[in-house]
This record gives sequence, structure tokens and C-alpha cells, in this order.
Amino acid sequence: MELPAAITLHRFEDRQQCAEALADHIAGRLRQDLQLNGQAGLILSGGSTPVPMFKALSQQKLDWENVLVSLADDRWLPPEHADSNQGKVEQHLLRNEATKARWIPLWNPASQEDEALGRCREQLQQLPAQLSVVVLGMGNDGHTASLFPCSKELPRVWDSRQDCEWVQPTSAPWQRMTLTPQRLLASNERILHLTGADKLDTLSQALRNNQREEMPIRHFFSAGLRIFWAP
Ligand SMILES: O=C(O)[C@H](O)[C@@H](O)[C@H](O)[C@H](O)COP(=O)(O)O
Repeated sequence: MELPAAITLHRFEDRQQCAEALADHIAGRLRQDLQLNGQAGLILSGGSTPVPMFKALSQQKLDWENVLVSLADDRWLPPEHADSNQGKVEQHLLRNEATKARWIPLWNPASQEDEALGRCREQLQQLPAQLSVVVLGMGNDGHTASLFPCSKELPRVWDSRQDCEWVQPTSAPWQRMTLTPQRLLASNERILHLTGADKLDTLSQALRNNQREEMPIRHFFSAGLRIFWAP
């Protein structure tokens, strides 16, 4: 696969090896910023791919009390719901060493968009202006976070100067809150964590496609992306 200079691809034999290597890499980046700035900001994605990495990262010894952790997006569901990304992070990352992390979930009990947005944006003010690491996933439609090509809100979200926006994809369930492209790009490093041949095919398609509206992950290529992939 031909990759632009701004994209680095790390291939692994298996998913557990990939998860552990990614956890090590993230921990190293967090330690750097903790040393430099006294704090670090980590953004994680939901879905199924990152769970083994969450478990490995939870074991990493670092000054978690000064690491602010949040999500690139979440489905608008209480954390006890099986589809909640918040629930996955609380179950698999915020344990062991990482119990002490400063957790900033996106979800709140507001059901109306304006109130939900207002409370989430207030929460996200706690994050450092420049994040340390953003970990993204990708769907086979080229979506990342909850930037879905099918969302009618996408044209507005591309240019939003806010930290988060409320979106309703048509090709995936649940109302969602997503961090905006500008918030995600205000980071020292963006990582894309992928598993399976299908995701690699989708990545190849996105590299050939030239419309970010059709494959939102493309928006993150030029600013630099480190990809961790296993079959
Ligand atoms: O809330 C979400 O759905 C995620 O943030 C989303 O962007 C996810 O990263 C991809 O859909 C990949 O999901 P899988 O890891 O389950 O394939």
C-alpha cells in the first residue's frame, strides 16, 4: 500500500500484540507530556477494536492522576448500556493503575440537544488545549469518531469551531455526541487503531478517494496519522 509521508503504518502478527504495542506507545507519549507539562490529554474511541488495548493500557505505570481522559465520540446512552463507549472505558481502562485517571465522559442525562451540548462542552473545557494523543477507529464506510458520511450534520460539523457536536447518523444506531475535527486535530499525535483485512481495504479506498465527505477519515491524513493494524 502506497502511503503519504504523513502516514506511518505499523503491522502486527496478531491483535493482542498490536494492542500491547499500542498501549506501550500511548503510555510513552503520556509520560512525555507529563514530564513536559505536568499533565496529558488522551482521547479514545469506542467500538470493539480498542478493548484489548484499554486492558493493556490500564496496567501502565504512570502519573495517571494528571492524565485527562475523554472520548472522541459516544452514543447518547447511559454508561450501563451495552453500546455505551463510556461503559467500555470504565469497564476496561479505568482499573488497575489507570483507576486514578481524570475521566471526562461525554454523556450526561440531558435528553434535549441544546442542554446535552451545553453540558458536554462545559465538561470538555477541562481538557488541555493541545491533546497528547487521539486514538481513532474507523468504520468500513470511512467514518471516524461519529463523523459519518451519511449524517446530514456533517457539512456543518466540518467547520465547527466548537469542541463537540450532536449528530444523528442514518447508517448507525443512536444519537451521538462527537468531538469536532478541529478539536481532534489539536493534538500532538493521532493514532488509527484497525484490525482485520476489511479495514485495511477500506483504508486503501480512503487513500485513493479524494472526497472527505465520502470517507471522513481522509480529513486526518494530511495532518499525520500513525496506524496500528493487525489481521
Ligand atoms: O462510537 C463509535 O462507533 C466509535 O467511536 C467509532 O468511530 C468506531 O471507532 C468505529 O465504528 C470502529 O468500531 P469497531 O472498533 O467496533 O469496528
